[in-house]
Amino acid sequence: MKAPIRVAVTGAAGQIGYALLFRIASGQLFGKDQPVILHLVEVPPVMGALDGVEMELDDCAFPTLAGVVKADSDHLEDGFADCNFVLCVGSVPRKAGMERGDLIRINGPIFTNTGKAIQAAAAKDVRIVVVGNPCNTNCLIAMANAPDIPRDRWYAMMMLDENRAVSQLAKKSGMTVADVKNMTIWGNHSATQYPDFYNATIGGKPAADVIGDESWLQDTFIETVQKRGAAVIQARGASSAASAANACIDTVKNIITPTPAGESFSAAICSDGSYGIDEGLICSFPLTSDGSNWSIKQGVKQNEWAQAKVDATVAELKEERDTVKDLLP
Ligand SMILES: NC(=O)C1=CN([C@@H]2O[C@H](COP(=O)(O)OP(=O)(O)OC[C@H]3O[C@@H](n4cnc5c(N)ncnc54)[C@H](O)[C@@H]3O)[C@@H](O)[C@H]2O)C=CC1
Ligand SMILES: O=C([O-])CC(=O)C(=O)O
Repeated sequence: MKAPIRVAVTGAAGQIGYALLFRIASGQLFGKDQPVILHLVEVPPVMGALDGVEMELDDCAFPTLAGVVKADSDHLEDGFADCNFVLCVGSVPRKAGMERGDLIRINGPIFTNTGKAIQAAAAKDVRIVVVGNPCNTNCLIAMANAPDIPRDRWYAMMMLDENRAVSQLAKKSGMTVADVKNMTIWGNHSATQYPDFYNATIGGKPAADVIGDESWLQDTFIETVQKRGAAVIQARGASSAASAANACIDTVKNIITPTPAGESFSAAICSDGSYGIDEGLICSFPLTSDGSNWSIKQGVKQNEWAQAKVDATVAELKEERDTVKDLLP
């Protein structure tokens, strides 16, 4: 029997939490032979609802669920104790008419204590995925407040953007989602993100050749992906939850699974200065994993039009960093 993996989920009784926990507990993330102990973290007024979530987890009788720990956000160290993964979902979602960056002064402060508590209590091999928005800058805040944790353990989620882009390309080309590869999102999880269709392939051929409509790619495709979160909020009256939970599962799977040769996945990690992007920014790149550590895929070329898109999203990340400089020790 394998030793259990401990996974903390903050905001565990929220929309995304509810869509995420049951998939992790059922073995869909780490496998059917890997026991998991879930650490559920919520704000004090929501602990009653969290009891209900725990009851439902019990009622699923998942063989892979080896335990549940609950903690409130006044006792974060209990919540993160010995955790191998911390999935930071807990935060306020935006409403219609807002940009994700508008949440920065509401949600940013949550991540100072989160970083400190992860450093104090989590397992030595901890890896952290930040989902709560604006996720890149929240990740930066948590990382800066946990200086003893190696910087390559921090991720902000970009996989929902990548999945959205893959799906749009598959639909437009009449091919399957499995045919679309290397659909990198560069930069910020915001309306400035750059979905890099020029370097994506469909059925092994350049996506732009297969689609054969560059103006659709440059305008409609990019805007659809950049504004998809807002479109879901408009339609559903609440932000993406099941697809966000799915993207969180995909992110962790991409981190712990060696990336197939020639492929890559998108996540925002602490820039090492690759592609001239400021060292220390939490920026999305094309990544590969060896099953435990990531590398930034090198040698990806951008034309002048695409480079301007990358520059714009990186500029926004720098502005966000400046906005929260009081939260960065
Ligand atoms: N990176 C991405 O691709 C995506 C990010 N998001 C973001 O994820 C976040 C969560 O979204 P939802 O689950 O829909 O929101 P929700 O409001 O349904 O759930 C959030 C939960 O977090 C809890 N919470 C708030 N502050 C907390 C704290 N300090 N510690 C622990 N828990 C806390 C709340 O009590 C609530 O139960 C939002 O910021 C949203 O914008 C959503 C979709 C995609
Ligand atoms: O758009 C939002 O506010 C929620 C989110 O991050 C997404 O759906 O990508």
